[in-house]
Amino acid sequence: SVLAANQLDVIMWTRGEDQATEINNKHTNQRFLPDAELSPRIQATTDMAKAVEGASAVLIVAPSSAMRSVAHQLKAHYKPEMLIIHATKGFETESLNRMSTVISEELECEEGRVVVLSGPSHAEEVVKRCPTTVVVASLDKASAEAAQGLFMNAYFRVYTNRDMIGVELAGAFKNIIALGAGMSDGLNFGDNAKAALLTRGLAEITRIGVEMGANPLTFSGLAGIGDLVVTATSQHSRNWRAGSLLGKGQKLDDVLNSMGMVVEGIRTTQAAHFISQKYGVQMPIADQLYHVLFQERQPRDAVEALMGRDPKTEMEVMTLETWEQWHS
Ligand SMILES: NC(=O)C1=CN([C@@H]2O[C@H](COP(=O)(O)OP(=O)(O)OC[C@H]3O[C@@H](n4cnc5c(N)ncnc54)[C@H](O)[C@@H]3O)[C@@H](O)[C@H]2O)C=CC1
Ligand SMILES: O=C(CO)COP(=O)(O)O
Repeated sequence: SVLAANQLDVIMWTRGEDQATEINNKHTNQRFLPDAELSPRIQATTDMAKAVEGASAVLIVAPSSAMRSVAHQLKAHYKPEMLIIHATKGFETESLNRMSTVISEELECEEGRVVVLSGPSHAEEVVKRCPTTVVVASLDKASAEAAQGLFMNAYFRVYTNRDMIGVELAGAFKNIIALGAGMSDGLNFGDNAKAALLTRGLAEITRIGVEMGANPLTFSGLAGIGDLVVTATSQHSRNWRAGSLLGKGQKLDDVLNSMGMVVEGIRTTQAAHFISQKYGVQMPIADQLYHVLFQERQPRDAVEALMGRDPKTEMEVMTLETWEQWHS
């Protein structure tokens, strides 16, 4: 919708013929974005070749679980001059790879050809042209600036960031904390508990992010605290909603069936469990969520375990100076 508002012709690839017909004829997408009016500049097709033929830019926003298969299908139509942008927030759970790695592997292109777009941006509000700010990051400055030029407009402000790793990691990991915040709300634990989860959650995802090569400051930016706040507090957030239902005592399968849309934080919690072991970095909140989601621990017991941890100092995160030394 943002690209169409910028007078660009947009062709969406969908898997369902009915969905393509609805978008083309009624300019709506009731199943995924109810009540939104889409621009007639947005056309849809189930034929990926038609969707990307002659495209100067391709935006991939498949759920993380489908990213490899979608990128694999794109390979047959990919041209090196295409700008590849993705807005998916998650990991490949088998390899623990970031999305840009999965895409570049499948397209057999340099990771620098890929741009990530992230930040606090629920689709329900963007489509209504509510003021929104996001960040685009790439290893290649010119690619990030090209993406910025495509999306930027009066209601959609786009910043660039050099730290692609940090932007991807922050966007993925914040969903775990948003799930936890929802769970806390579902348990009626109040505002103190939620503030604690967001703050210590940010410390936790920054700690692992830095170990994986991210700039700690990225976690204070739009992809970090910005997206964490929106995902942990917005009525639109699927991760918050799923967490809240779990906190109220619903079973994971029932929650997922009732959502009907992807809840990335579930798979990301699973990935974080292995990432934390791989890097030898403690992720206490993610670890407790892992037990609740996959090992039937009661949410109340998880909170008790978090509150009963050994006494700690608050600031353990690497400083920007150390990060720069480490990367030089
Ligand atoms: N909805 C939002 O406001 C935002 C979503 N995101 C991210 O975008 C990604 C996608 O989320 P949504 O579009 O919201 O999810 P959704 O559940 O609303 O839609 C997912 C879409 O992917 C399609 N899909 C599912 N499996 C597929 C497969 N195997 N192959 C091809 N297509 C498949 C579905 O048919 C559907 O059209 C997630 O990583 C999410 O974190 C990022 C920013 C905002
Ligand atoms: O990342 C998002 C908004 O920026 C979407 O969050 P949810 O998947 O929780 O709705």
